[in-house]
Amino acid sequence: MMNEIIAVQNVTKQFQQKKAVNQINFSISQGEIVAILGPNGAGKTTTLSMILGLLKPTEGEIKLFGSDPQEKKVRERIGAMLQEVSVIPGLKVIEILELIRSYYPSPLPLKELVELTGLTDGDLKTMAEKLSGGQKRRLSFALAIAGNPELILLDEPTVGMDITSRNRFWQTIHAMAEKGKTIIFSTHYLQEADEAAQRILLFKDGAIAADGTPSQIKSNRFTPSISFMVDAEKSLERLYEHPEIDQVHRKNNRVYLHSANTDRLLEIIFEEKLGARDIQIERGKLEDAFEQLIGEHKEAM
Ligand SMILES: Nc1ncnc2c1ncn2[C@@H]1O[C@H](COP(=O)(O)OP(=O)(O)OP(=O)(O)O)[C@@H](O)[C@H]1O
Repeated sequence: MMNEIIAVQNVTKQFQQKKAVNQINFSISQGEIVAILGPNGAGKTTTLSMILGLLKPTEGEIKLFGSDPQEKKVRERIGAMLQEVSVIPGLKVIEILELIRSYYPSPLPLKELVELTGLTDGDLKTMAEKLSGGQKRRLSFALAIAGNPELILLDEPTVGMDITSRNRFWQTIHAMAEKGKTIIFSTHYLQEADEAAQRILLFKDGAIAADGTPSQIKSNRFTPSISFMVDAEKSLERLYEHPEIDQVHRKNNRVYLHSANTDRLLEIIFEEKLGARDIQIERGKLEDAFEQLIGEHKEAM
């Protein structure tokens, strides 16, 4: 049995009228890299905040290392990078790093911290408030791992990073997972979840719509689709009258139809005289699975 790091049991978070998270359950083992993927408002940040002990579940229970997330001995074992990067004004980057390292019983050596995060000597001597957005993210990542945590939570970590920083970041994350660290991160980017995570928790309306490896999510949820180009002003109203079509969505000028019966889809496309061009039968892509599960992007796109 793998070592269980996070246990989330029947957790709900209610804000006034709004159920941000509704009866979620999952467990994460040591060394896993897990992506929390979902559209805006799906409950990703709320879930991460509850795992961190910053918010209390309205119902249900969360255990980290078998204990309450708010216990000091638990907090020393976790590191977090949140969306808002706030830095202590009036201090140089190196002073902030040393300060945060001093809070932990066995912090990472400064040299290692600098190497892992790509902070330069120049960055270290800079006043933190003068850093660029991307440099601030790097500092924020350095602060998250300063205490050499066993569990690392990252809320949309790569927003604002350039390609080089992003690649370095994921290399560091993978190296840490190989050393037995457990990583959980949220993202809107399907491709990032597919490439960086071994497991995806797909959130939709505060619930978990799918939980599996990227390839499981692709294969289990995929129903074949046909796509074609069509003039932007062409109405697709009539397609909704065909019960054989599970889903219709339009992205730029390309229309995607989903159905188990692609032969019938082809007949419908010609019967309806849509002026379809460049017809393609699509293979399973994470993006398709995601859109089907999330059930968005109908006509609106
Ligand atoms: N403090 C709060 N008070 C009231 N409603 C809240 C609060 N925090 C979050 N919500 C609501 O709960 C829902 C889930 O929000 P959450 O921030 O967890 O989503 P998210 O998946 O992280 O979205 P995003 O990708 O936009 O960051 C949203 O509808 C949001 O408006």
